[in-house]
Order: sequence, then C-alpha cells, then structure tokens
Amino acid sequence: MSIIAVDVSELPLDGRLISVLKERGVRELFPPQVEAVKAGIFDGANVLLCTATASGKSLLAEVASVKAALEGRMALYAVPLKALAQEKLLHFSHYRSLAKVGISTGDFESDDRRLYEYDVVVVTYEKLDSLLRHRPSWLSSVGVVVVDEIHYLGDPKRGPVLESIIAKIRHLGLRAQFIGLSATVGNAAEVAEWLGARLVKSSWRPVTLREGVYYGGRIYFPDGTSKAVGASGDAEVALALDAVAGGGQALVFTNSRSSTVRIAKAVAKAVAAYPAQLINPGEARALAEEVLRASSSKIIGRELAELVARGVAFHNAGLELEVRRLVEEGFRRGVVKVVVSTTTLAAGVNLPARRVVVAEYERYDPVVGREEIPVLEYRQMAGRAGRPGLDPYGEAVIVARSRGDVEYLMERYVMGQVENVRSHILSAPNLRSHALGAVGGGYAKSVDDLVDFFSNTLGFHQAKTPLKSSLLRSKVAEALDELVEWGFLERDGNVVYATELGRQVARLYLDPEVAARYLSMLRSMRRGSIYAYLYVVLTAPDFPRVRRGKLAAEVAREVLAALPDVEEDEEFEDVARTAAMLRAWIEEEDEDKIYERFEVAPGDLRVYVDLFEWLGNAAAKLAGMVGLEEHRRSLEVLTARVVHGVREELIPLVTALRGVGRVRARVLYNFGFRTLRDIARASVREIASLPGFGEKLAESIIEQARQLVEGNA
Ligand SMILES: Nc1ncnc2c1ncn2[C@@H]1O[C@H](COP(=O)(O)OP(=O)(O)OP(=O)(O)O)[C@@H](O)[C@H]1O
Repeated sequence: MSIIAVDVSELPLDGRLISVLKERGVRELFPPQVEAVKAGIFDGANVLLCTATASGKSLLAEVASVKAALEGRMALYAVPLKALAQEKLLHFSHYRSLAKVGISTGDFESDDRRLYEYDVVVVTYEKLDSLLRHRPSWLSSVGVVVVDEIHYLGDPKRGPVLESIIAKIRHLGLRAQFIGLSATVGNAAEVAEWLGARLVKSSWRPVTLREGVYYGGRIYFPDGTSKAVGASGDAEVALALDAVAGGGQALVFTNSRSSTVRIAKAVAKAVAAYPAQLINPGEARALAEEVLRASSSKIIGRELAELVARGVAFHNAGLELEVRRLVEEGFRRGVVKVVVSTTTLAAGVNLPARRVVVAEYERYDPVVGREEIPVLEYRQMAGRAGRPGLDPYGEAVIVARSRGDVEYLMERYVMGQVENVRSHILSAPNLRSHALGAVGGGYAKSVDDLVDFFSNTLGFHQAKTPLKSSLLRSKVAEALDELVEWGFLERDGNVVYATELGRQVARLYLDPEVAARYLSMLRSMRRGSIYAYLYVVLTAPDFPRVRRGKLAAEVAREVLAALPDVEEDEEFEDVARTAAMLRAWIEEEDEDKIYERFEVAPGDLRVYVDLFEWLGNAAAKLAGMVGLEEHRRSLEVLTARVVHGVREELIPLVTALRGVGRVRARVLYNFGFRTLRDIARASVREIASLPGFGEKLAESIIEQARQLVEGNA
C-alpha cells in the first residue's frame, strides 16, 4: 500500500507528473480522490470510481495512464463517443511533455500497428473492441485500460461491446490495470464485483449542488424551503434569465431540436431587455462570425449566429461537430450565457453552468412513443450545475407542469435512485455478434470456449438461475446455428471455427445479421444501380432514417427493379427516402436545398457520411470476397462519392487536395482544371481568380498538386 497523501507532492508519482499536476492547479486531492489512492489506483489495483460529476475521476485516470507510460507501458482510454474522444485528447495535452497521446476512433478494418508509437491511445468502445479482435502485437504491452462513462454497460448496443472488451482482456490474461469511471451507476457494488475492482463510491462534489423543482415562479427544494425566481415568462426562459441576471450562466435541456431553437430565441429576446453589460457584444459578434463561417448550412448558421451575437445558443445533434465545439467553447469562455440543448446530448456536453434547467422530463421516441427520461439521464444533466472555482454553488431545476407534478418530480428525480445497470449481451443479436467476434478474433475455438467467454460477462454474472451454465450453452448453440447457416462459422461437434468470410465480418466490425443481409441482397441484385446500392448499404439499422417527405416514384421503381426480394413496407419507404437524400448529396445538390427538402441538418448528414464510409466499404469488401467483382467496384466508387458528396469525376481532386471540398472541386473541374496535372501546370493568378479561391489557397493547392504529380512521375 502506498503512502496516503492529500498533498499531491506526497503521492507515489514521478516528480515530473507531480509538476504537471501543480501547473494545472492541482495541489491537494479531493476526498474521493484520496479514497481512490487508498484503493490503490496508483498501485495497479482495478478500481471502479463512482463519484459525482467534477469530483476529479478523469484526472486520476489520466494520471494513472501517464504513470503507466512513464513506466514503459501503454494505456488505452475508452470513451463512448467520437466527440468525447477529441475532448479527451485535448485534456491529455497537459501531459504532452511526458507521454505521446494518440487517438483512434474509426477504420475498424485496420489493426493499427502504428498505435504502438503512442504511450496513451484514446479510443471509442467499438474501436477498442475492434482492436482486440485484431490482436495487434502491442496489446501485450498495455498496462492500463480506462473505461469512461462505464454506465453505458446498461446501453442495449454499447453495453455488450464493453462486456465483450472485458471478456477479451480476461481471456488474453493481460496484466493490465482496469479503471472504470461513472457518476451514475445504481448497482455499483455489483458491477465492481463483476469487474474484480475495488469500488470507490462518493457523492462529494467540489461545488455544492442544490436540486429543486420549479413551478409558478418558485423553486421548491426537498428540505421544504422554496425561493422566488426574479424573472417572469415561460419557466425555462425565466429560469435562464434569472441565472444570467445574477451574473451566472444557464444550461437548458429540452427534448427536441426544434425546442432548442424555439427556447433559445425566446431567451435571446428576453435577454435583450436586460442591461447590455451582461453580454460582451464585441466578443459575441466575433464568435457569431466564426459560427457562420464554420456552418455548412447558411440557413442554420445564420439562425445560430444571430443568437450567439446576443449571448445565447442552441446545441443539438443537427449541428456539425465543429459548430457545436464553437458553442461549447463560447460558453466556457462566458461569451455565451445560455445554451439550450437536447437531453440526449447531455452525455456529450461537458459544460458546467451555474444553473441547469431540465425543461422537459419526457421525450418522444419513434418506437416507444412518449417516455420519461431515466433518473440516470436527469443526474447526468443535473451534475453539470456549478463550475468549480467560479460558482458559489450549482443549481439544478426541473420544471413541473402542474402543482401536482412538483411532488412527483421531487420523488422521481430529485430524490430518485439511479437505475441499475442491466446487461443486454445475452439477447440473441448481441450474443450472435459477439460470439462471431470472439471466434473470429481467436478468443474461442469451441463451444466450451464460448461458454467460458460469455461466463465472463456481466450478463452471466447477473443471471440468477441455478442452471445458468446450461442455459448459456443453449443460447450459444442457437447463435452458432445461425452463424453457421450464414456461412460465417463452421462447427464440428464441440469445435468451432470462422470461415474466411466470417473472419472478415468480425474484422469489419459488422453485425453478422447485417453482413448476411448485404450478401443476400447483393447476390440477388438484378442490375447494379446507384439507388439499389445505396438502398442495400442503408438497410443497416445503424443508419438513422429520413422519415419525412414524399418518396419519389422513380426511386422506389429503381430499387424494386434491382432487388427482387425487397418488400414495399414502411421500412422500405424510409430506407428509400434516405437513399434519395444521399443521392442528392452525391449529385452535388446544394447543401441547404438538401436540408430543406429532406428535413435533415448538417450534423445528420455528417453521421450518414461517417457511417457510410464504414458500411459502404464493408459491403464492397464482402462483395469482393464472394466474387461479385462488379458490385465491389461500384460500391467502392459509391462510398468515395458519399464520403465527399461528389460525382465520380471529382473524386481524384477532393481526395488529393487539402482545402478543396465538393464545391471548390466542382469549380476547378468546370473551369478546366480536371486533373492534378492541370492544376500543377496552372498559375497562381489563374486559380486565385476562381470563385471561392484566394491567392493563399491557390498557392497551396498548386504546390500540393505539383508534389503529388512529381511523386507519381
Ligand atoms: N484535486 C484537484 N484539485 C483541483 N482541481 C482538480 C482536482 N481534481 C480535479 N480537478 C479539476 O476539476 C475539474 C473536474 O475534474 P474531472 O474532469 O477529473 O472530474 P470528473 O469527475 O471526471 O468529471 P465528469 O464526471 O464531468 O467527467 C477538472 O478541471 C480538473 O482539472
């Protein structure tokens, strides 16, 4: 056991690491951090940290990762979302002088040999699982694995990925320390027991949090007290204004994108009535201009920029990441006083505010209909209240719609217990998918191995029946039958092995059901057509669907003519409409027109493009593996077109040149600069005079083109 210290200088850490901590203003440990040190977080013990938001969990995990690096071992730091991975990478920049930190979030196909060059690698859960399937040689040097936001164990899709990661690490016998982090796990003790980790649980916060329910101009607190809110108007507007008038900032959560815009507008209007000194107009206008520049939709960009200029912003998944980042940064700098965000983004938004307003506790789910948000989500939002070092206290207020609601919300949310995390890995689709991953990655060679593998999951740990092993065995057998039928596995009694195709499906990180569907559709395809290929790839349930608007008859006709087995059900319409949207994108239709016509937003389009890059390429690979060469080539070209939003002839330009996107590539092409050679021969004046180009860009792309042409010569 190490020396237990509160002063960071006394920690059992390399002096250089202690210096970095001090530079960051960390001199003494917070109480939950002391507990974590006692639990052995710096001595290699497995630890599950379930402590409040901003209580310093991430800091400890970062330090443990860098400590491993200084001792010559690698650290893997897993987060649930790509956007969070970027944010985490920024956090690690504090330790730049001590550890080389990299990021790996996409491209499931690669085994990322180059990652060996890094000391710490920030990954998404899926990427980590995919890396474990590839088993790169550097795995043996991993000394620490951190899983941030570990309550995702209860998520139907991401949870099984996490369980599978743990099962693989156990199977490999990696001598790696495991650190799990979350502010919201109901059954933390159960999860810790399963992980074989010491539990550090605490509700201590660096800034006191007051939680209450708002109704009729007052905030009611659980201790029976209440206070009046100075401002009037709609609840969320009044609460936001009141916080701003008191010199604070507010974060308002609501349940739809359109409400984020509507509320932000109402708040901005109300803020205008307040003295101008609340907002710094110069800074706000500068940020507004940046927002406008970064936004690929001029319409949405203008709408947001107008609000930002008045110190208010909306924030939702419809905005592209770059724009969201600008809003977040503006809020952190205090230029933006109020951000109105969707509840589903709560996990992704790491914005502390003096006051958090939960304006809606119900949301609409296309499958389930109206539903109340779980306590876990409420806590994630409430936890954002109170900026350490800046606010005297934080306040989280949930809005009641009637007097009767006040008591209900007090009990359900303010006093409520966070839900237990429950595993989903033993459901048939998850079991199938992770069984193939285990066999394809060499983690199981027999039915017995698979039973062993799944015995290491939380799902098995939580199954209470005395017959659990035999039950698991029969579930595994069912999953195997299907995988064998699809041609991904072969089974000989107890022995199981992956076919070449099955191994590829596992390596591509494809759901076997999706892979089977891709193969069957491609095999039955009568003639290749753009709509048909788009349709095939888009049948993967990972893609959101475009649900609004009329489906053009020609799209439906073309898909049905090419794919004889497709039925014209509701799903068909949605998938075909999504195909029509992407077709408009690759035919180079104006982005704003696409957003308007299909009721999608820039953030959505980026999601489609990202997913298509993975799934379109995966479909192409599968086609190649079963000898469908023409389909393979067509899918490859189509995927490149979707990734860049261009017709085929522009692919060489957009892929080769930095600073040239779909619009500029089209200009170059139309003005006769059709190849890299054409550009390499052009003069700066010629290119600089084209619409959307300037001298600097012209110089840069001519130079790039020359280097590429010379390189190929
Ligand atoms: N002992 C400390 N002294 C001073 N500042 C600290 C200390 N520990 C952490 N901090 C700072 O407090 C802030 C919150 O810490 P951190 O992000 O580690 O918390 P967290 O519990 O991971 O929060 P979240 O749940 O939001 O991820 C950070 O700015 C961090 O640098």
